[in-house]
Amino acid sequence: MLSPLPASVLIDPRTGEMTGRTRRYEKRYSDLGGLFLDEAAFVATAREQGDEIAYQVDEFRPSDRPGDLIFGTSTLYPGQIGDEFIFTRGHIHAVGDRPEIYLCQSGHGVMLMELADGSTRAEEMRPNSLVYVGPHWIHRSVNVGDTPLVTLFCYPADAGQDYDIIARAGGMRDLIVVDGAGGWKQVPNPNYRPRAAIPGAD
Ligand SMILES: O=P(O)(O)OC[C@H]1O[C@](O)(CO)[C@@H](O)[C@@H]1O
Ligand SMILES: [Fe+2]
Repeated sequence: MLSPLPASVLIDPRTGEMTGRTRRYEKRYSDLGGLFLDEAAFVATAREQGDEIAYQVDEFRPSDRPGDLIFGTSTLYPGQIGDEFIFTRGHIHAVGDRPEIYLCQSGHGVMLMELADGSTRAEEMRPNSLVYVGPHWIHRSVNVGDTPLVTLFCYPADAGQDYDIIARAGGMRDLIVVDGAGGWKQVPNPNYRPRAAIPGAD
């Protein structure tokens, strides 16, 4: 099998636009149902802004083969649903031991991470902060600022994504919410069900 050719792309750190990408996909507010604690606030937002893009991903995917790397940018627009800051769906890699790095290009965010046993870490992201998401960590980006949060990501090409691990636990263990003083805080999610208590949980 032929190896992918070397490649280079150009990234706009403010918008996340990656010239030379192999794919772009967009998630609209209407795609994010069931993810936020305040369902009434979500329904109201989706009614008004359902067609608006919540985040978009530009990626460069040379192949899906082990040993290769997928990289790209994610641009998460600012917003709140009730007290919660807007976030990406979040996932664990389908091949669970595959890690990922995120390098913040612009904006202000939090990388919220969680292990299947409920251990949690939240790492703040500012331009040039780099977050290493170790193997087996569920991860979700949260925009806690008022400008787009642009991150550059890179992960093994055979990693894949499992989105269901969050849904099965009623969400992530913690929420990132407004603190009432212009910042953010991390609070427990009242809907979270520890995975050990879920029949068949990993
Ligand atoms: O895949 P999600 O959880 O919707 O979030 C998108 C982000 O995660 C990635 O899938 C990378 O793991 C990127 O495409 C992007 O940073
Ligand atoms: Fe990932």
